[in-house]
Amino acid sequence: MSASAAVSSTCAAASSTTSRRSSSSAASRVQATPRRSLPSRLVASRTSPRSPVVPPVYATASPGGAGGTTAAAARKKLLIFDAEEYLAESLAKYTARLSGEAVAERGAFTVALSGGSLIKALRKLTESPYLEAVEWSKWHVFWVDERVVPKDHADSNYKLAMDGLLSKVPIPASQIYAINDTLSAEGAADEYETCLKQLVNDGVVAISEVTGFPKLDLMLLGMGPDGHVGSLFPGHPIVNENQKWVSYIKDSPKPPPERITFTFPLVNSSAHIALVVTGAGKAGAVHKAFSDKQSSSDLLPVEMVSQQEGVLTWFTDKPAVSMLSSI
Ligand SMILES: O=C1O[C@H](COP(=O)(O)O)[C@@H](O)[C@H](O)[C@H]1O
Repeated sequence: MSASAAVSSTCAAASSTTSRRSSSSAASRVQATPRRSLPSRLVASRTSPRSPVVPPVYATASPGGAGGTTAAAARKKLLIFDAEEYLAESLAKYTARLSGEAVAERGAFTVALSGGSLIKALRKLTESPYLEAVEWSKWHVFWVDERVVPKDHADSNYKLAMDGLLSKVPIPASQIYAINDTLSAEGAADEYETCLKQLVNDGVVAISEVTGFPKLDLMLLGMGPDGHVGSLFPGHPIVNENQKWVSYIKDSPKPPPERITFTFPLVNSSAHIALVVTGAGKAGAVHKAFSDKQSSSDLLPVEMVSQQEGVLTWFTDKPAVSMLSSI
């Protein structure tokens, strides 16, 4: 299946489809600081699922520093892999497991993709055994954020995902919800939120009883070197949006400037969030995310990823955690 062969829905098309069914890099703002010790409750290992020496890395972590002995902390995990290859294998297994659980429970799997390095990290899903075993026909795919450019533009997160993942797996095109690239940023964000509302009405997307926002089964996040997630950038007022499900910016510090993005209330209502962070360029932001907080006023966006229910799992490699000294 080629990318061009797959015709995906815009949000507008998604609404009619569901009716039918009726049934770089911004300059880092994180200063390089000396390696620091992790809180003692963080249990870490340096190995990988394929390590001949020791079992997989499973660390119980509390991003955000102090106060991590609560139930909330128990729902946050840090996985550290010796190599990105092992991370990719584990991420595929994790995603396939969550897909299977959601399909068994609700008959559908709702998943949101970010752009950037995440897509390459998902590559193992296009290979055996996942290619055959995953119930792709039950997937409903959204974008955490998207650049307001044509879908065939080099900056398009849709194009990135289509080329690297979606064109290689048999997800019905009508269940791939691209933004409407003919609209302004504001119009595209509004339409995407309308699309989500339609899918909530149709019973495809669940609603969190805790927050009242949509509860996707899996939110797949990357993180920029400046600690941004989706298109939620440090210091931008959009990080404080607490009403809208989907919003937009026209002044992104990382090009291209116009983007739409899920807001924090929506991100944080997900049943599962995977934060996929690799490379030494992210070490400063990871260091800050795992440091003790003096106040909540200077939080990086990545530090604002926090569910009231649900599980947050960090998938990292050794360079990304290289400033955490106790691992
Ligand atoms: O601009 C973006 O950047 C982030 C991070 O990208 P990465 O290549 O550093 O992993 C990405 O998660 C987001 O979706 C994208 O629009």
